[in-house]
Amino acid sequence: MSTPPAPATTGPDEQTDGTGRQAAEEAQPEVAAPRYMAFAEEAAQAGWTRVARRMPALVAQALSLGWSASRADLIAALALNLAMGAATAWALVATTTALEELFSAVPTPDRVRAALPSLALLALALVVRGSCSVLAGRAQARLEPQVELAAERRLNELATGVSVEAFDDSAFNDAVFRGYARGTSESSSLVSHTVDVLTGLVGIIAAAGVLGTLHPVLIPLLLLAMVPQWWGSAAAARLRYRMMLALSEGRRRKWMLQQLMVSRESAAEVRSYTMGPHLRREFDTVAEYELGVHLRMVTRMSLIRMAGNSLSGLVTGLVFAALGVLLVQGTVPIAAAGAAVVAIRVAQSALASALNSVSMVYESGLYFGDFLDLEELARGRTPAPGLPPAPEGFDEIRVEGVTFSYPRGEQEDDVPPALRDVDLVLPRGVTVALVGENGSGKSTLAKLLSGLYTPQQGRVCWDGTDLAGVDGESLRERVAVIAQDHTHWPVTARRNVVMSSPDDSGRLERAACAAGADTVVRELPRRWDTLLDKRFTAGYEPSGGQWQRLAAARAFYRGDDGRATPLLIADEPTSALDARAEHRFFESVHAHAGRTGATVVLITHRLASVRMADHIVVLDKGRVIAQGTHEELMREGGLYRELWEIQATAYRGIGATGE
Ligand SMILES: Nc1ncnc2c1ncn2[C@@H]1O[C@H](COP(=O)(O)OP(=O)(O)OP(=O)(O)O)[C@@H](O)[C@H]1O
Repeated sequence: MSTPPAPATTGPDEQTDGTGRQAAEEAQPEVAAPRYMAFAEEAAQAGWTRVARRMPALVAQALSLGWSASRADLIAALALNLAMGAATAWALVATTTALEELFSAVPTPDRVRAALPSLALLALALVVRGSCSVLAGRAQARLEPQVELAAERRLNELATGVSVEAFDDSAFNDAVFRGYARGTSESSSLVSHTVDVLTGLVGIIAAAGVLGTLHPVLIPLLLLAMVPQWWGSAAAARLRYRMMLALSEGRRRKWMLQQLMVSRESAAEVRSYTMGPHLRREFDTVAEYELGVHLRMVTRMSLIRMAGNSLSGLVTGLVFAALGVLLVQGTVPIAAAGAAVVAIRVAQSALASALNSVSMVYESGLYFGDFLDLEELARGRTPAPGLPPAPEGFDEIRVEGVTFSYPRGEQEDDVPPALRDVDLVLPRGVTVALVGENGSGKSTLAKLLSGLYTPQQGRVCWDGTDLAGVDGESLRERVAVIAQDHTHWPVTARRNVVMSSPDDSGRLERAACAAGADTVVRELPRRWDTLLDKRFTAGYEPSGGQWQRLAAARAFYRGDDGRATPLLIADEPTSALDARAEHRFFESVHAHAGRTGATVVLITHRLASVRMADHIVVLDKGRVIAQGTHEELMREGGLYRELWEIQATAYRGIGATGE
């Protein structure tokens, strides 16, 4: 667990670099992630020039997102907002006309009568404006979830389409976190706030247009009245960015702590190691820091608003005084002055909402930028389409001069490759065991053989075909894998075995029997239809060994697809099995290989099981250091014999009675 961040005694502005980053790095080194905070720094530096520069691109992105999610709703939202602007202008013109009639030099009843048509038009304009506003709100409210869903779908497509290697890259994982955390939800906010900006602008243009037609001198007065509003909104927006920056790292930390407290996976260890109070304490420290920043910001925000409102009141008073002078001078008639008062109020409120929306568009744009970053990163990690399908099978697999490294972080240049200059030949129909100490590269080699990874140097070929040049999906369909870290799928037992293949009861029973999963399923309350996840009603939790049998059944099911899947890879398939189940499993593997003619690649630390393999490959620090049959390797001496003797001695030392 990390050292919690020290409770803040200063606001984000007062911290060393004004961003809170230095404080975060000192307080919680392992979660201080400069990459993650990069966007928040940008936000902190954001001035209106930067916002204005980015605005066209953001608006274009928002419109294209909205367009792809629902054209009809986007067009409706924009058209109705324009109609609202037109209705505003119409209402202002009707107000002016009504005022002209009301201030004309005729008896009062005549004035009122003359003003009635304009008042009726004003009422109609307000009704139209109100209806347009409601309908525009409806279109926007319909658009938002559709945009969010489109973004979520895109993200799911990206996440499942990238090569597995992407998940070993910290930059990609970071991008996935940020994309899922806020990128998708902010896509709808981006669209919605963009429409709000347009609404505000239309309102201002309507007011300015009407004022311009009344008298040109009213336009500068309108601009003057809007200055304090501009200042207040800009200052509030900057403050909000700073708060977002100061809190972003803490929020991520709080989220992680909450996951530890509520997730089923960590529930047992949280209790065994009495981590509850520690986690709560750390959560409180981060939360109090966050609360402190928040409360300070609320106060400062209120002060800014107060200053903005006072200034706005003063300037509005000045503008009205100037209007009075113009009235006295006879520059503007009284009706125009009255309409100008209404128009200035309309423009001020439209400006406030437009500016607020501009800052929201910018803020959403930053988060949506995370989504775009992820899209770009994923594009570079998605296998090229249109490659030819993998061969149906092979006479031999050749591994030629293969060197492979996992993606490395910034400070990991000196990490040695997981595999170095590996040369191997795996003929069809043989059982090959990979042996070696922890970290020697066995699983990595298995992943290269199954087409999950591609080597940086060298080739893995099925006969003459380099696997790097074939369609990955078609290749993986021809390989059955029992993974070392197999997934406990939270679905029914049947789906856990069948996975994405067609459901076939005969095939299911054969696979279950071969893996010893038949006895597991017999004990389940609803047999194959039992949900294997305790978090849901009627869910059942298999034991570690039972899960492993189901994982093995999964591979046998895949391998029994009628096309004779040519390769079965079993990585530590019996680590959780009892002795009887282990014995039965190896018999099944041999029977499966005999029946289908598949090549079996077996990884296990239990050398008694390795002995039965046709060929044994010994790995050490990513290199193949020996290979041959059990007898050959024993004669040769070396690591294999050493490991064998350690295990044999342990058994030999125990007599038949176990003493
Ligand atoms: N996803 C990964 N990202 C980065 N490095 C990895 C990854 N998986 C494995 N490694 C590294 O590659 C090396 C070989 O690991 P590998 O899992 O292939 O060993 P192994 O022989 O299967 O070990 P074990 O017997 O413990 O299962 C190790 O140094 C390991 O730290």
